Amino acid sequence: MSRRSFSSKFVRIVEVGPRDGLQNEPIAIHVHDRIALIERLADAGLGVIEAGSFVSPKRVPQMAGTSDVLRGLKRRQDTRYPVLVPNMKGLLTLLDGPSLASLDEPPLTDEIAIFAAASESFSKANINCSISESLDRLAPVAELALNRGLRVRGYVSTVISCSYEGPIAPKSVRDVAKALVDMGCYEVSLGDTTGFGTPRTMTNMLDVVMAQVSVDKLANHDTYGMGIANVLTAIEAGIRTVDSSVAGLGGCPFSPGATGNVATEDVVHALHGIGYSTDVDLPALVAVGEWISAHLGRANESRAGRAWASKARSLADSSTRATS
Ligand SMILES: CC(C)(COP(=O)([O-])OP(=O)([O-])OC[C@H]1O[C@@H](n2cnc3c(N)ncnc32)[C@H](O)[C@@H]1OP(=O)([O-])[O-])[C@@H](O)C(=O)NCCC(=O)NCCSC(=O)C[C@@](C)(O)CC(=O)[O-]
Repeated sequence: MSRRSFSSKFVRIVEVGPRDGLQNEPIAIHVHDRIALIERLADAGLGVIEAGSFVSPKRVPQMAGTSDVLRGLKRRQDTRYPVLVPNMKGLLTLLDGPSLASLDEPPLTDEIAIFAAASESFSKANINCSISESLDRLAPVAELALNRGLRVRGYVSTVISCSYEGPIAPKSVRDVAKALVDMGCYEVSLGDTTGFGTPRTMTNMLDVVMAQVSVDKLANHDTYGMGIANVLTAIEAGIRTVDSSVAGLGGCPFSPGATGNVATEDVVHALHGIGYSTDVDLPALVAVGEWISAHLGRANESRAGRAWASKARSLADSSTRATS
């Protein structure tokens, strides 16, 4: 039986911190540190880690050097490292990567994520084209990627609301999600980019989308605020893949006010607490969240991460006192 069936108690986490997280940091972090973050996350049990993106470095300088990140990674056999690709130029850059060393080398990664939006204004702000232009642009990208043996994942942004347009009609989300599945995406991640979603608006949207797109092809990608409540709503609706970001890093630079992501530590803590498994070692993940937050000089936005770290420090202090 598939691990993702409705009754499954396994939830697959897609860790987006090294991409969605770092793309929103005020300064770009070094390729070595991006690699260290990805490798630490893999060691903590995350089986799918978005490693970067092949977008315009003028628009998102933080993601420049993604080829170097992919080349430098010590890969684990049990981990996948998808990258975001916006257009044919991005895909060709990815596919050309290995030819620098040898034509016989496999592509730098075996999975890409293509992305579109349910809001016209956000589409224009994010990728400089309308929704229908973006779908026309993505179809040959998906086709070539599939022909080259890559897995293709899709994203729909602004599934609940848009910073520019306000509420988004669920049928717009449904149409874009269906178009991405028809292009060959094995899964489409529904992104509440602004974080305005609540369990009620999430349920309304899912009802409409799930009437056309089967639940085993959907994932939940939530920005902030009501993140955990919305994740649990999606799990109740049968979704078994959740996108989240270590320490709550990130958001989208082209969605004003989208200041963070639901934290992976919070998602794992909540899911384990209600009887789901994720393969993630929570204390190890908490340590990664503390490390990257300190490294970036920012607060750790994960409530569970802060609480677990603080408890571990108190226990260590009391055992030091007891032995001294
Ligand atoms: C989509 C484009 C590329 C279109 O950008 P454009 O300006 O429409 O493209 P263009 O074809 O007119 O080219 C303009 C320049 O960009 C270059 N260019 C063109 N394509 C590429 C490429 N792939 N890689 C590198 N360079 C590229 C191209 O070569 C040219 O360079 P110039 O001649 O001016 O020197 C641009 O608007 C862009 O990069 N936007 C940034 C999109 C982005 O990364 N957004 C954040 C990620 S999405 C997100 O976070 C949401 C998500 C997925 O997490 C889900 C959710 O939470 O909602």
